[in-house]
Amino acid sequence: MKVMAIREPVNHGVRVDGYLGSNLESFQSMIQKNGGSLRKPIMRSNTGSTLGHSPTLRSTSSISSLRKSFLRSNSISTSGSSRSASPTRSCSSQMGPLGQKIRIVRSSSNESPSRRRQDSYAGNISVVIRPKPVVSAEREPWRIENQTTISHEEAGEFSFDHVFSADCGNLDVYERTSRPMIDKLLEGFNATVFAYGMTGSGKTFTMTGTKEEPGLIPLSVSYLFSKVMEHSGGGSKRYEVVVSYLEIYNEKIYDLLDCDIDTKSPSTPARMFSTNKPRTLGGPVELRIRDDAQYGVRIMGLTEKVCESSEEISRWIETGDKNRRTSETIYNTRSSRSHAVVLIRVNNTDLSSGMTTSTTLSLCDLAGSERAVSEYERRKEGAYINKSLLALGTVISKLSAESLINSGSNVSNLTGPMNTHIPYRDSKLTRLLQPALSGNSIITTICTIDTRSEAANETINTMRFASRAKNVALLVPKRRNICSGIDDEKDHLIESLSEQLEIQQQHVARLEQRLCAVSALEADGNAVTNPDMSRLRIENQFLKDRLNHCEQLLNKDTVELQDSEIVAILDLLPAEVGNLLETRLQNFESQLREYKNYTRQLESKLTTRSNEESQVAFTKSQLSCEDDLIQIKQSEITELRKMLDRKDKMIDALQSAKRLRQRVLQPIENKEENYEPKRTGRFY
Ligand SMILES: Nc1ncnc2c1ncn2[C@@H]1O[C@H](COP(=O)(O)OP(=O)(O)OP(=O)(O)O)[C@@H](O)[C@H]1O
Repeated sequence: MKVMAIREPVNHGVRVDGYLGSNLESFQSMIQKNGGSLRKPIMRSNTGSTLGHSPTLRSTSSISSLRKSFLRSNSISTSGSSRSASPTRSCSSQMGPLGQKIRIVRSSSNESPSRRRQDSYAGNISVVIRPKPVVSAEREPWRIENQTTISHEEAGEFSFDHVFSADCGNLDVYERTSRPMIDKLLEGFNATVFAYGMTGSGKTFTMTGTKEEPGLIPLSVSYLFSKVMEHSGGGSKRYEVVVSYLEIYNEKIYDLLDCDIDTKSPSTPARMFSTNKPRTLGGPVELRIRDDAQYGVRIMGLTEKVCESSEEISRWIETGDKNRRTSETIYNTRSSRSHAVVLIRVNNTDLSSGMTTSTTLSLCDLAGSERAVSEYERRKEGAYINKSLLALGTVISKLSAESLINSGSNVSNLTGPMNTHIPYRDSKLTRLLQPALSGNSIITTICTIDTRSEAANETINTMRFASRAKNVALLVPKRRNICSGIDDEKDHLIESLSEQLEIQQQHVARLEQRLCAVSALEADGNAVTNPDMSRLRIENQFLKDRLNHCEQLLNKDTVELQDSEIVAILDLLPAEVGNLLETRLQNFESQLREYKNYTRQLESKLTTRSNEESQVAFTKSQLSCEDDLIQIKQSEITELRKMLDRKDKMIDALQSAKRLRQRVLQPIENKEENYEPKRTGRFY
């Protein structure tokens, strides 16, 4: 086996001259060069894996208001009425992964300091075109105009972030696409690279490559580990790299690493699935995809392998590659019949604070679109592939349209979907890519094309897809620091409490609305049903009765006393009895005064209410008068209209009578005109 040298170029992390051995030797030498392996391997239990997207997924239904507000506060302003006012942002320009201008957006001062620290990446999906080299005497309809433009003799020009020449190598593609994404990954962003194109156009060649020409996945793994070594060199940080590998075959998700193999062994048998999981008869078990508050989506039960070195991760990926389903098609002797996704999660722990940031690199090799074929199994696979690619196309197209509208209306509305329904649930592929496409990952799309005229239609379709993808705007928040699992729990708790709070607030708002409606009804003169008023009336009556009774008593006593010459008796009575009577009398009088006052108050209240009632009644009667008036007027108008109608008819009748008269009179007049009196001599 030929081992090629690895050297550190000035501009690149790791450059591989020639090929990467079977990748292992090169990786090994690189690791040695960087100071040995990372740590002893830790095998993780299969607790479910995620596509590495931050908790700030805005279009997943299960995301709470808390997360939404967090996302908004991360400078994401939202379009339409549902979007809250965007906080002020400060932007600075930087060069993006593909050399394009991007904005680093800093949060406003009205956010908490921890949130303010979190920068966001604002930019579009990066799109590059990679034509497959063709050996053909035939004239090709496609022409690469320059590094960003490609044209078709009929379809016209298409511009992208980069258009590679057909003779470029995987290393060139990697340097422009995947490598800058890894830099972003280590800065704290999720990163997604996916290859899209018709069958046989070179997706797998680009992503996986060959022994002679390793693709983006092995090159990325190599670079990632070199950077991890570099970063952890100071001893202040610890990195953990975890790999998962899955495929979507016929709309079902399968784990490509769920097998009993010894990755240290050079010969890895394909599809030796482990027996410790329930599975369908004779085949691998289908994995379920679930919404996840923290990660957007989670693939339940997906194997996660903690890897110490790039060689170890490469072995796992090679194993997954062998497990991936391929078949021969017209265009490709080893066509991938599934979408394959390699997930590499980097857990970066700051040893001084104990805080961990988790970011994920998702490398996707999609199955290629193709025309219908005769073989049943291939046709069925093709139908699933086309369906999911169509779903991806629709999602991209909707996101693109929305981004264009947003960018047209307001720069700050650079946030992706809010108003439009994005049909992520139409396929497993779009479900899986949902968090990334919703703005939780920087995305680069490599569109591979076949420039031969026989593939023109498919290639034009790829170009259209690529053009739409290029328009999709992303605003990706940096991943938050988490402090072990406690923060997860806290997040969940806060989330559930926020949801509860939101429900309660909605409940209170509904009750308040009802209360307002009831008060409005009461104020609308509906006094008969006013319990307050009725109560006052009863109370008033009761007090009036008591007052009368007291007055009667007092008068009676007074009269009786006067009648029996009370003054004289009082003089005769002992002073104590006189005083007692006097006090009782005074008490009676003061009670009477109180009752009188209270009655006056009640009466004034009653008068006010009655006035209000009569006011309302008056308004009502006025309204009804007006209604009557309107009705009278309307009937008058109707009457007038009828009269007008009659008059019109009369005029018509008169006119026709006139015409008739004229017709009758005309011959007589004519006769009279022609009539010459006989001149006889008698008259002269
Ligand atoms: N840029 C390239 N340079 C050299 N060979 C290439 C290139 N692109 C593709 N090929 C060759 O073309 C053939 C088909 O490529 P590949 O399997 O990568 O296509 P694909 O797009 O993944 O197809 P499918 O969707 O059917 O899986 C392979 O033999 C591959 O080696």
